[in-house]
Amino acid sequence: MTISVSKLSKTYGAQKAVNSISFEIKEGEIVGFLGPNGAGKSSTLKMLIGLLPIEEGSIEINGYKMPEDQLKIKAQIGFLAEHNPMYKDMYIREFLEFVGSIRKVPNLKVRIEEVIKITGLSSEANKKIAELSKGYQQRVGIAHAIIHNPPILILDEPTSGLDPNQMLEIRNLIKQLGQQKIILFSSHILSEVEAICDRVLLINKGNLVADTKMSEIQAKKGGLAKFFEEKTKN
Ligand SMILES: Nc1ncnc2c1ncn2[C@@H]1O[C@H](COP(=O)(O)OP(=O)(O)OP(=O)(O)O)[C@@H](O)[C@H]1O
Repeated sequence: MTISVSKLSKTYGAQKAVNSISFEIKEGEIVGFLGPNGAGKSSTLKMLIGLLPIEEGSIEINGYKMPEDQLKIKAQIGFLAEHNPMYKDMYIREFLEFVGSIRKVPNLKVRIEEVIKITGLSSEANKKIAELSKGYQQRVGIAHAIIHNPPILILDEPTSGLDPNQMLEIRNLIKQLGQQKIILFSSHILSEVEAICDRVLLINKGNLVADTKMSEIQAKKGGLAKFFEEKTKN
């Protein structure tokens, strides 16, 4: 399983939001996608999941190409949006049944119980989504993202707005899922990226300014915070 992005670009009007970025991610990696506000992270992630058309460059996932093989690519990816849209009046199982049937997941009832267990939702499983804390709602978002058991998980700001305990729990869940899946996630929380990631992709003003192993960053004085500051000061 490999994600290959080559010379990917996106322009809005006169603004180059993503400027010819290239990277590869291989099986077993948890990769943090970082950058200041407006750097081009969401635009890149949206192109990866087929929500935004590619303007220039290419995206290949396990040999499948965007946009020709979009349906096959979509089957390989689970996505958690930053403002996770959910039907909050639904019960958890009802919601997972709804999204799983859209994905045509085989043995859906069994899979629903599996994802409830994996995401640590068992104790809350009989509640409506609206009745859950933000952290548990985020778990439902992750359960939704993995219902079809995709080998790749893309998470946009998965812990934003969570309290420190919930953040830690979601962080542990991401780490656990990363044992079997490629995970690419964007975050503004550097301590979290430092705790979870094997590697960092850093984007600034649409340009990829670093693609560096976390162990290398941590060996430098000032760690990720200093690294981020230096790479994004222009
Ligand atoms: N639909 C759009 N029309 C015009 N400009 C856009 C559009 N979407 C994004 N942009 C601009 O493109 C640039 C990159 O935006 P993008 O949302 O990809 O950045 P980001 O790194 O995800 O930012 P944030 O961390 O704030 O979410 C920004 O300057 C943004 O204003």
